[in-house]
Amino acid sequence: MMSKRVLIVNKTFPKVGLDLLRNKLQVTVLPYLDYEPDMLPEIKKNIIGIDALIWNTKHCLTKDLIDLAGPQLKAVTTMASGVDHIDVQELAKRGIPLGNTLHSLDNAVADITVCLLIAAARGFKAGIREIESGGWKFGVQWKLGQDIAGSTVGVVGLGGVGQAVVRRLKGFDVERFIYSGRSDKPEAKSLGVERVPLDQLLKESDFVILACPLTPETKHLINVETLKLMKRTSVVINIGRGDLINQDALYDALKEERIFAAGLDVATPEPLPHSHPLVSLPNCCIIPHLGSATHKTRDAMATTSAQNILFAMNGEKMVYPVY
Ligand SMILES: O=C(O)[C@H](O)CO
Repeated sequence: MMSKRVLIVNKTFPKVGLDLLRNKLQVTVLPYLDYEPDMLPEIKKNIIGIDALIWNTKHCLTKDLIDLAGPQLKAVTTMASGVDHIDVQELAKRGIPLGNTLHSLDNAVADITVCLLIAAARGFKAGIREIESGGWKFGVQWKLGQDIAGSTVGVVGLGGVGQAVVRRLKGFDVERFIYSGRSDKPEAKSLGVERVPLDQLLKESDFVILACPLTPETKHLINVETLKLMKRTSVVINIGRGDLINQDALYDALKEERIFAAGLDVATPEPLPHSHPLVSLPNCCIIPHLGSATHKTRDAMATTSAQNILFAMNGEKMVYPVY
């Protein structure tokens, strides 16, 4: 296998993953980051003739790039759970195994979800702004937020992250957990989560947590119409992908206080320009895609993606195959 070549698209790929790969494959690390203008031209130059790809970039792995790589391409993995930036059908059609790092990041992303939920529900952003502008007041009716105890929490997408969020929130005396998604989740019963249609979830939830993948079906799942179903007091949290939400519609709903608040770890585009209207809103708490950003989790993700490649190159099943 030592003659085979893997291309890692991202200069910050963790050492633990590199060490695993360097034992077995010739490794090229593209010395660029997504926002550097040379990234895409360098991908195009370096992808030619490659046997395996670690696609750790927001650029899309398109049919054209797969063609450019050539027919010897035998394995592709992301260092993420989302594969919305990959032409999955094209890889599947060609029988090229595709992997992701699915459950390596469940706990870290669930932690961030709970942080955002509390931050949005309790008005951290508005409060911090008041401190920074010298406007800190006090009064029994000042900056009142929403309680988690006694609430209904609706999770859209009860995968690994959604389940880890429910496990955490159980300690907060939530009254009822509901979820919606493509299929029944066997884990739901033991977690005490009831499956309901999306419309019902949006109507009944105090907290709506988006933890599903971005697909053509889930794009703009939160939009002008679905926002109308939500309670005035509800809080929406997005830890999936920015495009799960129509951001113009969200802006209007938050500005007009038709819902209480939003907590976003993801946005469209990323990085979100600081001049974006959502950034101006005191009830929209945005953090810069920190979900899986911990030392241990990023190392685990690098290990999983390296293993995905090594297993596939050996003709074995990837750790987390996408199909
Ligand atoms: O898709 C994922 O895994 C995350 O968004 C990466 O942080």
